[in-house]
Amino acid sequence: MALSFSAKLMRGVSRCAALVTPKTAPTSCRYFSSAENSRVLVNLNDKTGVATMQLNRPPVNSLNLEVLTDMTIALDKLQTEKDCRGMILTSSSPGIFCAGLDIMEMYNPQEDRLREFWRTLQELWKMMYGSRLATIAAINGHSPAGGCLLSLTCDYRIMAQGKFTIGLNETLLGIVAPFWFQDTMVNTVGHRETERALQLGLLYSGENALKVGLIDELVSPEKVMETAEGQMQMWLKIPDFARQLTKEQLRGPTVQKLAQHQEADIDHFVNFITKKAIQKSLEMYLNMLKQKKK
Ligand SMILES: CC/C=C\C/C=C\C/C=C\C=C\CC(=O)SCCNC(=O)CCNC(=O)[C@H](O)C(C)(C)COP(=O)(O)OP(=O)(O)OC[C@H]1O[C@@H](n2cnc3c(N)ncnc32)[C@H](O)[C@@H]1OP(=O)(O)O
Repeated sequence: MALSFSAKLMRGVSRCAALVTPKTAPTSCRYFSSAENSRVLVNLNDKTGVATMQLNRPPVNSLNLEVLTDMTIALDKLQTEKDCRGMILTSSSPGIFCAGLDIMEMYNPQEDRLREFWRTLQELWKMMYGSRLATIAAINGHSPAGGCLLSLTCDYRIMAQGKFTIGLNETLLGIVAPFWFQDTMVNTVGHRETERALQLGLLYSGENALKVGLIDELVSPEKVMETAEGQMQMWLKIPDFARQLTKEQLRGPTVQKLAQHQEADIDHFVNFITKKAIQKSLEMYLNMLKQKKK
């Protein structure tokens, strides 16, 4: 019998539930996952109640089924820690926050895995967007497509200055950002800017992202984490209950919309991605990425 998503989550939690506290760690800092080969590195500072989640899948932190699953498990675990109040999402590879979804999950896919991949992304998005935690994205590098989406699920975005770009560029790959990607963008930058950005597949410079409100702050790369930590202190001055209910009122309807159409969205995604023309577009885009190096 197929396991429900939550059953799979519980299975995953029990597999990686042990908290590892390396001898060298400060006593206030608990490591949920610190092994260098973990795809997601998570630690919780018991003193501040702030967790840090680092994407750790070099070279570009592209999101495959395993990374999405690990993130979902880690977030679920943090949210059940009653003393955890905030989370900073960042990357262990300065220069790349996240290259978005792993295109290899969508290119010549096996249908079962493709379905599970999309469902896991949906679940992660719902958890992140509706999280009881105050969440801040410390965007320390490029953040296209799914990378931009992840940052948009946070309550506040700080990006590193430099040549990095951010945006929902799906149309450049010949694919279409689904309604819940669009909703997240509309809720952040408004309808008109979303129309322009998504149709053109705009990748914004940090300066332009700041102008349209896609990010909240643009700071030098070495200041990204300390700015995130400083900003988090402000968010945590607000009583959790009031902040969480306010967030729920503002974001709940958007989360509910996906929850109500989740199965149809999976069918739609699978039908769309497996079309010959879409596979051709993905192939051309992958070739373009490889050619770029030569
Ligand atoms: C009607 C609608 C109905 C339903 C909805 C239907 C469809 C919606 C479906 C999907 C939505 C998808 C959202 C996405 O996230 S798609 C992914 C988009 N991502 C990108 O466009 C980013 C591509 N990557 C880059 O631009 C660059 O890699 C970079 C700027 C992030 C980093 O540049 P670098 O120069 O530092 O690194 P590279 O040399 O380019 O890359 C190294 C290595 O990694 C490979 N790679 C890069 N990105 C990805 C990726 N997203 N997935 C898989 N692989 C990736 C790249 O090819 C290189 O590989 P090799 O070393 O050459 O093997």
